[in-house]
Amino acid sequence: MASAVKVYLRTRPTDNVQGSFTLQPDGKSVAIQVKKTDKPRGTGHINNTADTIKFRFDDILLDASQETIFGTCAADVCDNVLTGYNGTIFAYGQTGAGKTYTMSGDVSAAYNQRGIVPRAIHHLFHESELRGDKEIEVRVSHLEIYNDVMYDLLADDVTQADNLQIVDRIDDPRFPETFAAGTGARETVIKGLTKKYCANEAEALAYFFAGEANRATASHILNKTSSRSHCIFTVYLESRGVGDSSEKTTVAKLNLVDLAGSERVKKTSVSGQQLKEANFINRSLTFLEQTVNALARFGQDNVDPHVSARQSKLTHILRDSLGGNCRTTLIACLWPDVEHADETVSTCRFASRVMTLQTKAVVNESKDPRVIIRKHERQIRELKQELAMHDTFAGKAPVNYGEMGEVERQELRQQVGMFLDGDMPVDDLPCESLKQVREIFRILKHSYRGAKTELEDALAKGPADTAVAAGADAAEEGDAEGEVGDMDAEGSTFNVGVAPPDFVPPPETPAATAPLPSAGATGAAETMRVGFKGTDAKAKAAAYEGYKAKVAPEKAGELAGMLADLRAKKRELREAIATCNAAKAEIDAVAKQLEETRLAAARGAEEGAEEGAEVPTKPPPPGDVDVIDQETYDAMARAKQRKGDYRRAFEEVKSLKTAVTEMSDEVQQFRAVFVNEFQAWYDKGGGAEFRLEDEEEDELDYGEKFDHLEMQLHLRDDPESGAYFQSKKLMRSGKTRPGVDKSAMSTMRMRVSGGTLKGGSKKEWDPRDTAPRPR
Ligand SMILES: Nc1ncnc2c1ncn2[C@@H]1O[C@H](COP(=O)(O)OP(=O)(O)OP(=O)(O)O)[C@@H](O)[C@H]1O
Repeated sequence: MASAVKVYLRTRPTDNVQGSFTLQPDGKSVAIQVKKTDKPRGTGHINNTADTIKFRFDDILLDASQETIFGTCAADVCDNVLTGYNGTIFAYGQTGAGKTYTMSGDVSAAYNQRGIVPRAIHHLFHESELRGDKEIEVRVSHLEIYNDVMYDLLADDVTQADNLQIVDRIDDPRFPETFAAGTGARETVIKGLTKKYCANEAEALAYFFAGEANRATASHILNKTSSRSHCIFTVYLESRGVGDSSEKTTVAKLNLVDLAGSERVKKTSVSGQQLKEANFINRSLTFLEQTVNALARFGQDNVDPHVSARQSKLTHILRDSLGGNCRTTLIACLWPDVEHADETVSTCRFASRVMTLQTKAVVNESKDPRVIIRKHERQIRELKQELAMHDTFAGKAPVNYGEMGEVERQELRQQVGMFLDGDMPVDDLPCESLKQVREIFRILKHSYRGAKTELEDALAKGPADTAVAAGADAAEEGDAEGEVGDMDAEGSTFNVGVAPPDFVPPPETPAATAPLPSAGATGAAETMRVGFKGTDAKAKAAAYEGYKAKVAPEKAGELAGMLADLRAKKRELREAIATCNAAKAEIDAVAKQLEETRLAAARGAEEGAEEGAEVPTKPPPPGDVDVIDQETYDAMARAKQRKGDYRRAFEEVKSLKTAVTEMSDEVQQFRAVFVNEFQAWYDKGGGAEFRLEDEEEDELDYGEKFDHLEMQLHLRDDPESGAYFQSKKLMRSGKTRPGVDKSAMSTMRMRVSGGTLKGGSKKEWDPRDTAPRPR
């Protein structure tokens, strides 16, 4: 069904309105006073025409908050995207009018200053979580059009310019991600554009910020951080009903467009590279205006022979949003200063023309081999869940059939560490899945390798050196006991020792077979406890400790109590087994003694027969010995008593074994739930508040400390802000996924070395710098 493009007007705060801009009583119209000398050129008017121009829009938002803007202009579009309609929200207006503020917000200011993009990301994730009947996968892309050249802001090499291609297609099943298959609708896609999968809100935000940091900006008279490019951040949603067995999948995308601002170069006084950029910006906006005019005049099948949407990258890409399969909203940003009245009128003219456009949005459903593959991947996930459920119903402890998480690995390392230290019996090591057993072997293997290397080094040094080295280490650390390479009391064997404190088994790759470095040993349990590597691993380990201590201390205490009870029960079991075995050994000994007595008696009888007595054919059984001596009698009585002991001990062992199994299952289940809860909390941005308590505090740079404090404050004000700040932290930590690593960041910074980075570190634009932008 055809629907009109919605148009909203937003003004930025200004002191210098002086009656040049008046909101009309209906709240949706505005009157703009234009000084006769300020009339825009080319309008055909002369000085004696009316000097008040009126425009009407869907709504006019004067100095509105970011929240109001999102609620009025964007929330509906996002909801439509969730039901399968494509959506576009774009900001248009003169330079400095607040387009970037509207779309991205002020990332360096307070949380409530965030713009439409972060809010839309939150809305989409939050709503899809609430709509439990749908499974939704999210991908994002970030495109920049700079001087009419496209750049992929999420590519590994963002400076690469010629690898993107705009393709128009109709019902082509080779591109299922965003296409309304079978509807005959036309769609424009960008081949080669990176689309990143996002597991959660924080990842999507991090990709957005990563792209923003790469965007070209520069400083001029009207705006300190003026965008020099058009940017399109797109969120792709693929959803299907939970339990729906068909390959029918709904796909939709949300384009969030921040256009570069039109600028009168006389006002901005730019020169050199900036002047070139301004010319490109103005030209592309003129093409946009022409395309809008042509579409307004001729409808979707624009037949104007002089105007083609393909004449610029921007119009080509926005073609669907302006007259195709999309629900579109324009936010016209105004700077209603009397000084900018002519730009205000131009913007309003453009906006009212856009208001006449009609789009035809349809719900996009796709049936495609690639979707089927994704469906099978989902089925595998579901089967793993089924298996886990089956285990639960069968009374087995939950088993992780998927990839082992870092938290689980850490727990395992702790347990192996305790086992190596002799604090945990081998039976307590978990072995519910093959994955777990392999991981344990891997840990042991690398621990052994580390020890072996130490030993070889020590032997290579020779006995004297070894003794000296051991003595020096002992003096340094105050305790050389248990060190790798130490001789035991007899001097004939070596203590295996423990792995170095920073030991982490590397992944199972050929490189992983390299020996581990050595260091002073302090105990395997401790070694395993600190066995995380990488910034996030440390943060996660710290977060886990913090979570146990401060967020869920009761549950953590309960888990610790359950583990202590389990250990005590296992001790009881070991003692009962020992009692049982001792009784059995005694019974066996008595039986042996009786047998020997019987055989001796038989031998005596045989010798008597040789002297004339009757010879029995077989030796008599023990009970048939007519006369037994006192010693044999005592032994038989003891055996009888020990048999009773043995039976009782055996029963005790049986019932203790059952109790241990049950308790062990309970512990595993409790722990799995606990770790899952921690994971969910951590994914939502929890954990940052414990960052400073991490022993790696010294490694935090100033920015990270600032992030931490900022996070604490914002979490207090708004508990939903976790993902937003988590994503900023991801960006700052330079994690490769999502976003970019630190080395890539420096490439990006170099890339915009001629300007200022928005959202990143600033480098003032030097107007004398006329060198081409290093792409
Ligand atoms: N509604 C608003 N409330 C508060 N500050 C605003 C508002 N709109 C804009 N600003 C501020 O005005 C300045 C210019 O805004 P912004 O960079 O968003 O303009 P722009 O339209 O994107 O400009 P350009 O086209 O040059 O990139 C920024 O410092 C921004 O924070």
